[in-house]
Amino acid sequence: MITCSAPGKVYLFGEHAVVYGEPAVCCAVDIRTRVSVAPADSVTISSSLGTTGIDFETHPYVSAVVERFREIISLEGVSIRIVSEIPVGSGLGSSAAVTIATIKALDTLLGTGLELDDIARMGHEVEQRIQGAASQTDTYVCTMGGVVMIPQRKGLDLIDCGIVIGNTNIFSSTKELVANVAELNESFPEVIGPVLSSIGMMSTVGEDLVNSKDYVSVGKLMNINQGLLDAIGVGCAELSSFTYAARNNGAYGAKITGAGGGGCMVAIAPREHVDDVAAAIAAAGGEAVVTEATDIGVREESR
Ligand SMILES: Nc1ncnc2c1ncn2[C@@H]1O[C@H](COP(=O)(O)OP(=O)(O)OP(=O)(O)O)[C@@H](O)[C@H]1O
Ligand SMILES: C[C@@](O)(CCO)CC(=O)[O-]
Ligand SMILES: [Mg+2]
Repeated sequence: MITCSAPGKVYLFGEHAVVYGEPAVCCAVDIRTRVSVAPADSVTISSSLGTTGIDFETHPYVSAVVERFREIISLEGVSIRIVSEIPVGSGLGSSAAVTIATIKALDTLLGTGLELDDIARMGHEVEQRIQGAASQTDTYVCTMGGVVMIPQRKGLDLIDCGIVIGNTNIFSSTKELVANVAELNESFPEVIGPVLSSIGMMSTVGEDLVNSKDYVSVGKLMNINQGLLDAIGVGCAELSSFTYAARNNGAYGAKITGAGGGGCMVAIAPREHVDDVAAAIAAAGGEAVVTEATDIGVREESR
């Protein structure tokens, strides 16, 4: 049996706008999905969502990965078991992590010799197939780890402060949220276009601030980015309440991460304040997790 893992991620800036070609800055976090594979006569996929064969209802991403491998190598059966610390449908890149960890595990089992760039590319193709429109961000950062700027694929300095995640525990489908933004953009292109460009500008301005570890300024930009995400309709009352709770309790800045509409928000904070920020999010009704950035992307854990 071979086990591979891949990290989740938070966006410092740029989700949604990145689907329209704007830049984004995304950071891998130390919360992982583990996928174990073993030879078998038929395909079995088992996770917290259930046990299935190839099944595009329950396991669309993993099923698409298996089909993709069948295009390059003979693959009759395989047993795939998923254990994840990343909440499903939460803005932390659960779909990218399960996709990338499955690709790496199958590559290792089948000896297809994929390089990291190939894994990221295949992961992006799978996200595009299942999600409709998908940027390369989640699959790239989850493959490489660290902090990356997209579309340049440029590595920035690892975030060296506390990261607190607040989960609304409201399931959100990235596919639906991306489609909602597309609809709003079609209805009001003159209004939404400039908002998306302004979101992109956060990354352009934020890049040097991340590299110089100026987290006070990064936090201010995250707060502006949050206002613009609200403007394009991907916020909700709980996400707003948790971001204010975080900001009022020592965070540098706080915003939605990922698709929004539910799911999670992220705050960056001095390490000495992370417990206060987490307690404030919990008091506002959220599930708070204190984490850190990680430069460990997809990797083999055991065989
Ligand atoms: N542990 C898991 N086991 C099996 N499938 C999973 C798992 N985690 C995520 N998935 C798949 O990913 C889907 C959720 O992906 P989606 O892109 O909507 O949310 P997300 O990736 O958590 O958030 P975001 O894309 O905003 O970061 C689930 O419906 C499921 O198909
Ligand atoms: C909402 C979005 O920008 C981020 C989802 O984590 C979608 C994407 O980039 O594919
Ligand atoms: Mg996703």
